[in-house]
Amino acid sequence: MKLRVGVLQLDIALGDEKKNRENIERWMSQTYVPSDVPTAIVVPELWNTGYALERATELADTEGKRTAAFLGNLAKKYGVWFVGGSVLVSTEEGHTNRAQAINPQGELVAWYDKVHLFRLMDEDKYLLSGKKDCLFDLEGIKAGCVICYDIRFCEWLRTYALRGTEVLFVSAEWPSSRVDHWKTLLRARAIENQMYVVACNRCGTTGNTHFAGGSMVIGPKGEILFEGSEGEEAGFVTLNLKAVSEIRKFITVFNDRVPEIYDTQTK
Ligand SMILES: O=C(O)CCC(=O)C(=O)O
Repeated sequence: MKLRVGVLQLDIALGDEKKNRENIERWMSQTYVPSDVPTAIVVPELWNTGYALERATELADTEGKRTAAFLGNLAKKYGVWFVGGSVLVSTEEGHTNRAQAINPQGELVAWYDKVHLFRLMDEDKYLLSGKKDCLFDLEGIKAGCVICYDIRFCEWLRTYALRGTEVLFVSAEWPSSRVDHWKTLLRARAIENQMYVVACNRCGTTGNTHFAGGSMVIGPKGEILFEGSEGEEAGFVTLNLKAVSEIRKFITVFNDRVPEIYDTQTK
């Protein structure tokens, strides 16, 4: 089974959804989509508004419907999946940072509210954290998605791997000042969980914060298949899912875990 993945590493205009949509449309108009391999496109975290969290009431998308319709139309037009790429959403309980998975028929297949809120960006003041993971079937491939700061929590991503995830999608707004953490953590998550990691970061500057770009596609043995530069760009890689089952058979970490001991050490 093969999957072509594309990371759209884009800049984000703060609070300007129209401009950010036009940018995605422009990049998609230049995207080649093969007919023999399914394609999944990832866009950055909070791509519609950036971190304009103090304007959440004005800017948030009600239940993510506006975004699902926008990405759904693009998915149908180009025959691709959109995975991740979170937006600011309003729900009955409050605001969340939500990623969506949309299939080439334009249907919303799954969604994920960021579980680990990032205090340095005041997410805990404005947002509610998600309460569940996001695993879904992508053309027969076990896929999952998380958002940015979530990658620091190896125990969270381990639960994805234990449930069979083969390709993990990550959307982020990760600053340049910690880009070495970004690259190291993504690679570690791929190696320890023996899965593909497809990670899209934003680039550009908002206020005093510069964002690193450096989007990554990493194989299940930790091999770097794509590494973005600092500016806007689209990177494409074709993944061969056989690599996941092969490494899982060769180094049998999932059979060799001893969880009953781990539990006793934390009590
Ligand atoms: O963990 C980090 O250093 C960056 C996280 C982040 O920027 C975010 O979750 O938005």
